[in-house]
Amino acid sequence: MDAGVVIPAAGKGRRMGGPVSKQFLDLCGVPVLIRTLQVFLDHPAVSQTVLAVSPQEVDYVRDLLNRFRVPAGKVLVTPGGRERQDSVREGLKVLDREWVLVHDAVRPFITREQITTLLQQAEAGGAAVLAVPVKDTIKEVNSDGLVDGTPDRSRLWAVQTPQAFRRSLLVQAHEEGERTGLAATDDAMLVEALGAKVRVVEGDYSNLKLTTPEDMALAEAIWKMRSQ
Ligand SMILES: Nc1ccn([C@@H]2O[C@H](COP(=O)(O)OP(=O)(O)OP(=O)(O)O)[C@@H](O)[C@H]2O)c(=O)n1
Ligand SMILES: C[C@](O)(CO)[C@H](O)COP(=O)(O)O
Repeated sequence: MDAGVVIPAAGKGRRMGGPVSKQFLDLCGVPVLIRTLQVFLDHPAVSQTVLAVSPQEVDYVRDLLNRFRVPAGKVLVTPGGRERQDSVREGLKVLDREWVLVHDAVRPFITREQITTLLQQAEAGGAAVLAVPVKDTIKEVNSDGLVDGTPDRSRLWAVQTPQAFRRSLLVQAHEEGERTGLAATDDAMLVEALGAKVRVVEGDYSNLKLTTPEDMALAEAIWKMRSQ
């Protein structure tokens, strides 16, 4: 299989806070973005890598790639957009492989094996996402802060990235989402809106999305645990 990956890395990290966008924060000596990127650069099935970054950070990212000896030409850097969905759409414009992975820059704990399994599942049905069963009870809460309902937890999964798709399906989903104004928090939501089936592949809880400050402490602990 010959795949490409779009890594949305144009966020501002508002929930993380601080002066540095979280994708550039140091994780045990290496920026989060570089750690995430390296897993895909080392994967035999991934032959094209696209980073969608904030327009103001394109030069900074290119310098970062040089400093961490990412071979010139191995990574395409393109300006992202206002929302994550827009950044992924911009990345798709410069990616031309038949199969596409979309992976958050701020999920540095993805593994080669998970990427391989996900691509195999996507190849079987057109779309696949990594996810884990939720551990907490989830409640629907109304604007008054009152519980509206408690969905059956056995049917609830916390979806992660990578998400893998046949490129033509994902492009169609993004085009339709843009046409209808669907604001999607993940790419699978756009594909579901087309009526396409999305396969869930069980990942693991360490595939953390670095979002709020305590996640950095968790990330250091996970990194150290894995390095033992
Ligand atoms: N306009 C945007 C917004 C987000 N992202 C990327 O999408 C991934 C997941 O988004 P999230 O964790 O929400 O990052 P931020 O938007 O930066 O966080 P926040 O919502 O706290 O500002 C991150 O790698 C982020 O850089 C992006 O490429 N373009
Ligand atoms: C795509 C995602 O990581 C799946 O869980 C998540 O929806 C991204 O949300 P964010 O608010 O853009 O971080």
